[in-house]
Amino acid sequence: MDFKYGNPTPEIVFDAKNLSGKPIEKIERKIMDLNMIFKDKGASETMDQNQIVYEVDCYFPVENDTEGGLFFGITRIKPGKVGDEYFMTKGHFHSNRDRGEFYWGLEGEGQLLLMDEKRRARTEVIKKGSVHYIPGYIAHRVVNTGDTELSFGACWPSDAGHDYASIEEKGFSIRIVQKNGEQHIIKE
Ligand SMILES: O=P(O)(O)OC[C@H]1O[C@H](O)[C@H](O)[C@@H](O)[C@@H]1O
Ligand SMILES: [Fe+2]
Repeated sequence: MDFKYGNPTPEIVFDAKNLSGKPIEKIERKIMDLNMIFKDKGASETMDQNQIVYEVDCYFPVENDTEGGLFFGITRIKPGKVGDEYFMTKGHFHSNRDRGEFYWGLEGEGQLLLMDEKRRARTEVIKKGSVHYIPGYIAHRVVNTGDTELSFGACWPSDAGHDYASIEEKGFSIRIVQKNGEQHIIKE
């Protein structure tokens, strides 16, 4: 039996914000990477293109696309807005559509947007202690509606893959914006 992946976890530590240790890969998403997802393109173009919107610490214990494997991550979304729309993740369907995922809230507060392939959407409040099962065939995006950093954990199958293209083309059918200091859901 191959125990290659049997015991690496003691090298890894996580808290409410970070995943650290030798095998952790860090991903940064800046305004320049996200211009296409926000409604107000004019507003995003005038912002500092190097401003970080969110960071992901990932633990990939097996190769991408391994059947039966799992990946683990912590995402931190900064507080902020592009125009009146809150900072959010790119959002994606899984390339292998039937693959599910868990998200759980660690710190801060926001909304998890969920949308099926018929573009029917709903939201769940994500905050410290919340647990979210995202079934297969459901696109998912997290929006930081608070004025502090929002962090959440995630665990997903290593053969799920990310389909960003569908979201870049058509977006989600709902957006979360701030109006008169309050969050509002708007339909596209
Ligand atoms: O991939 P995004 O839509 O930008 O979301 C950011 C990240 O959030 C979670 O950690 C997911 O499980 C990751 O797979 C994803 O990469
Ligand atoms: Fe996912």
